[in-house]
Amino acid sequence: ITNHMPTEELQALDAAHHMHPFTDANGLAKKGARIITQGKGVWLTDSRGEKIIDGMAGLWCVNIGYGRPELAEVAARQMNELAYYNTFFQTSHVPAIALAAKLAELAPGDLNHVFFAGSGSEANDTNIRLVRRYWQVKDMPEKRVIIARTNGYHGSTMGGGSLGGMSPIHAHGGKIDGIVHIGQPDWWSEGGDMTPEEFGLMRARELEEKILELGVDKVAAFIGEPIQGAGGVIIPPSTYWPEIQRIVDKYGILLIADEVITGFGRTGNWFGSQTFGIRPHIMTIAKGLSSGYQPIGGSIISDEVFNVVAEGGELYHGYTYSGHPVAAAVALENLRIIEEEGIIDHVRNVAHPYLKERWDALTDHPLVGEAKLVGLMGSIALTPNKATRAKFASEAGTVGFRCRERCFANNLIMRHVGDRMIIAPPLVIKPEEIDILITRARKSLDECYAGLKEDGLL
Ligand SMILES: Cc1ncc(COP(=O)(O)O)c(CNc2cccc(C(=O)O)c2)c1O
Repeated sequence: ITNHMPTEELQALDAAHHMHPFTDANGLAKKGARIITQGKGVWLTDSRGEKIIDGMAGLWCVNIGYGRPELAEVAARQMNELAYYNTFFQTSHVPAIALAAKLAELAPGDLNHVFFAGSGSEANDTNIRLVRRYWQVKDMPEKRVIIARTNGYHGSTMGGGSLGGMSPIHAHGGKIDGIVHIGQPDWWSEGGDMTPEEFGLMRARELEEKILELGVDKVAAFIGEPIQGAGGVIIPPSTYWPEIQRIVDKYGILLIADEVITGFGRTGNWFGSQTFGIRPHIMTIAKGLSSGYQPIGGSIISDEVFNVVAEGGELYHGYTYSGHPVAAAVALENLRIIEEEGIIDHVRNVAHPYLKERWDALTDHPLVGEAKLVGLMGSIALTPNKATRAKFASEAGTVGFRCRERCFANNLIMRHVGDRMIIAPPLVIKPEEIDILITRARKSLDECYAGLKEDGLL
């Protein structure tokens, strides 16, 4: 089985043996998966030779772009030298040490300790156990509830999936105890007649209400994405995070910033916490940490949380691949490239301004009610009525799905979440590539609009 096999044969074998994540298997089997064979920069090639511009950087993760040989070389060298060893038995190795030290240097404030995992979900599972252990060592074992947001996304493990606030995920397999959700700062869909600023304050104050309802002696932590990603790139009103921070400080609960998407340059700084002035005790990282070239995640932990947990002796937690040497070595090389090639400056000074002008201009399209962009993660809200921010008559997500299908047909990858379209391209995207992305996005919106008209949905 190789890239050169006929696509139909690859699709048949895929359908026969490969169970896909978040996929309707029978639907895909009828259609056949699109087989991606190569990547270079912001471009993907599929098995039929089509050139696709990847507006989603894989899954929000390929920050330095595809096809950088330096990472393959580092992986091969490390694999030949020490392909694997663990850090359980009082042992360590240079890749884990060097990556942890680099992350401590890059992370803001006193976030100086790193617990590694193989994914963002696993890192959030670590965080659940960490914050509960922290209060246990401080002799407050009852302080174990974690407050999160509706429509937040924190992964697919039982812990990560429970921290997430997506009820369809909870419906498939359940939710663990001790996790509660408050409203999300999604002004477009839920702000009604309030100004964004008023709405942001209201949503943030739900945290104080929930703490008082539960009792501050029961609440261990609050977790939030600086910008909700999988929830639809929900950029909170300016009043939201300062109020969250005030409440966290007032009641002395721990703050976890989930930076799996917003980390490593995505918002125009190393971390989203810096963009929004958030002071977390723990940051969840993955995705852009390695630009997806190797599976790796982790938790960057403050001195204070680390020292308290360390007082308690051994923490009974860890994964076989925690700090995997090849993944760590590749992640370190990824960070070197981000730093030495000034990729975050490129986001802030070139790509974001160039894209923002063209992204905002999409609001002149009849379907587009709102366009938002922070760094290189953005969304447009599709609506039949911009003034009232109305939802479509068709089931939520139908219009988004149809628009996404047009994008794919036009060899542009964009994500839809409900009736919102999302972009998060590789951070190295150039102005001329942004022009191509916008041209294909506009064409897809026009085709989607025409289709809705033809089908009497608009
Ligand atoms: C904020 C956040 N936290 C944790 C995770 C879990 O990471 P892992 O997947 O590595 O376990 C994520 C992952 N986010 C994610 C993963 C897969 C698909 C999509 C999508 O938007 O389609 C988003 C995420 O976005």
